[in-house]
Amino acid sequence: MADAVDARGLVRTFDDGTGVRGVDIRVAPGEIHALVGLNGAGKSTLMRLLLGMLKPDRGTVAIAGRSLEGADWTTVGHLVDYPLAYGELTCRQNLALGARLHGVAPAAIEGIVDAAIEELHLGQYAGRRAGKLSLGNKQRLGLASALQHSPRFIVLDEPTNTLDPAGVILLREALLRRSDTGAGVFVSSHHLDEVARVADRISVLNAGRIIGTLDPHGIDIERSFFELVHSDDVTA
Ligand SMILES: Nc1ncnc2c1ncn2[C@@H]1O[C@H](COP(=O)(O)OP(=O)(O)OP(=O)(O)O)[C@@H](O)[C@H]1O
Repeated sequence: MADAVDARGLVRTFDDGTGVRGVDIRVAPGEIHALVGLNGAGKSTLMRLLLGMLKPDRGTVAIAGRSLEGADWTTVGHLVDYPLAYGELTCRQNLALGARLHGVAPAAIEGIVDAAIEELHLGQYAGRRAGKLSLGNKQRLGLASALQHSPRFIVLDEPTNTLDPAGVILLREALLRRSDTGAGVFVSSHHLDEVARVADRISVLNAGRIIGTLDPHGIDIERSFFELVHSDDVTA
């Protein structure tokens, strides 16, 4: 089976010289692959390149074996930058719209939306306008929308931002459920302990390059992270 994503030689630099500077990334079906790095390392840029939100200067991206132009976007779920929700629509209406945009058959939408509301514990907010939600609940809504259509490739940029501890656990369980059924997950985070709980593989991005991996079962993952980054900075 083709990788959920297979990106090779990705380069995208900005005027100030920062960006992504030659990255290979693969996410296998059923794998949770985490990306960690300091602020400005290029994590969001890499995720945007994988999703075709940004054009690379060089390199290729294949989703489930198909180029970005030919990819089946109904099988992709993502939350990058900020949760996309229409403030005037309720949670339920936003989710129904998201499901439609992801190609869910009309007859299946109500059931899928109910399940998404249940999974992210959004029940008491289902009828509330998205514009009136707290930041954390808006994030839950964005995650529900990214995950509800059972995508085979999931990209989440710092998804635990603004989530409370209960939301972090709900997200963890949701991602493990998706990977158990064969979805490939690519997720960035600053929370090394949280990442270590779910990830099969952790890649470290520094100054736009992958400089190594961390063992999710390692004893002092934070220390290993800083050692890797420091030695890369010194070499550079
Ligand atoms: N559209 C853009 N135009 C110019 N520079 C950009 C653009 N997008 C990102 N950058 C720059 O690229 C670098 C990497 O940014 P990016 O947002 O990818 O980092 P990050 O690892 O996601 O950081 P953080 O952890 O703070 O979210 C930064 O120096 C940023 O200013």
